[in-house]
Amino acid sequence: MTQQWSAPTADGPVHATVPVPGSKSITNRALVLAALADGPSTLHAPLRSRDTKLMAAALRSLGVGITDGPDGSWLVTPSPMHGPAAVDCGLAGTVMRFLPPAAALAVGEVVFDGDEHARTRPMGTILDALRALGADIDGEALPFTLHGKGGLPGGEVTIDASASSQFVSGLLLSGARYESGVTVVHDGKPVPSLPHIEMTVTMLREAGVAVDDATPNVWRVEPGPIAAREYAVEPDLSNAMPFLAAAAVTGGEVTIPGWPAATTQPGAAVKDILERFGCTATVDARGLTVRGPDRLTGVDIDLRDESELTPTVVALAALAQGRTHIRGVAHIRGHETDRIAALAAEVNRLGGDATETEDGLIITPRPLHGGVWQAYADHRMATAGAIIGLVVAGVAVDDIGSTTKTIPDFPGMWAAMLGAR
Ligand SMILES: O=C(O)C1=C[C@@H](OP(=O)(O)O)[C@@H](O)[C@H](O)C1
Ligand SMILES: C=C(OP(=O)(O)O)C(=O)O
Repeated sequence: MTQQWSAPTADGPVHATVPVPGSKSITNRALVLAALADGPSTLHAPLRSRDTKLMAAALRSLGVGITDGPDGSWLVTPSPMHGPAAVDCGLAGTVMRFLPPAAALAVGEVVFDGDEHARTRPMGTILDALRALGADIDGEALPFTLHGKGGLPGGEVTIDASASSQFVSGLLLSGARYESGVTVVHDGKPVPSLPHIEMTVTMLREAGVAVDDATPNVWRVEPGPIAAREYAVEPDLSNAMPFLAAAAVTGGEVTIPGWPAATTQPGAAVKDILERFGCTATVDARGLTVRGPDRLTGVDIDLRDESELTPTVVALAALAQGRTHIRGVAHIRGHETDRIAALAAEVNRLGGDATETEDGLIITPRPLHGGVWQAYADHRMATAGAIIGLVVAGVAVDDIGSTTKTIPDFPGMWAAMLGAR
């Protein structure tokens, strides 16, 4: 059941320090790599939210040992994977795209399904790729059934990854365990969210896997063991953005502690993006501190590389002075919902002026009024509504529970941030 939530308005500039939970993208990659590794691994400070708990549950159902360490860590003990198993992908792109390539190494039948919205997310590309690499799968989208044979020949496959970088990442993460490794060749419009593929490549190399990514749009993973490791999960920089946006839209100051000096997370771009909107941003020993200006200025911005930030950028744009043009994110129509359509509809519902383009949105600020902001079961739609609600009275978000996808307690964190003035 969905839970409507009255977004609190800020009674002045927001001043707070907000520790954010671990990265979804790093946690779910680490879980898969640890499950396929040559010994037990530990994930320190993993994200424990719906997406990562679903990944852990799915791996457990295939026979992998995942237990809680005393300090919130996860201890992962690999074991030969087997069915029968039923995997609930929820609405998690990382589960539905990263797990089938791993489950192809299992013996037995594995049935995959997910939320209603998940059944419409693009999956055909990765299922066809796995079939080309030797897997036996019935279906083109969720739900589908994989008949595991205990291994996969692997080899070279050409795919069109323009709908999601996760097709590439999924194949690379398990590819070292295929008999011939894997070579993924992309042929199509540009691959979105490329830094997320670089994150995959980096984490594979850190686990001792040989990866050649020297040629654009070609990735080669050599067959071989994946080393067991200690994983230190960084804070989720994309999930930091709504809290930093609270400083941006109220002229306040928010610090995110533990901001990594170097990272593969595309969310690192939030610093530059907020500066372009007119904020000042500093990284020092305290973390990343963002100070909001008197008035945000609209931006012309290509978000192809960090497309998951689009809903938050739209919330800022709706409250800025001057037009914002967001480009390069056509594929986010296949994210948790059609985000281009959803963002335009919700900004306009509150009296704003947002127009869909083929690959993004144009937002012309107008005074907004209260109303019920629909989240479409999408965590980042929900947090975008919360940002607007800070400065527009009477905004409610229809499904704040959707935020548990990647943040265990968003309403609690938001309240603590506002209480800290
Ligand atoms: O690999 C990952 O962890 C992700 C890749 C991106 O997906 P797309 O390439 O589908 O945008 C990103 O938007 C998503 O939130 C997480
Ligand atoms: C696109 C996103 O998620 P997913 O991993 O489900 O694709 C997101 O978190 O913005």
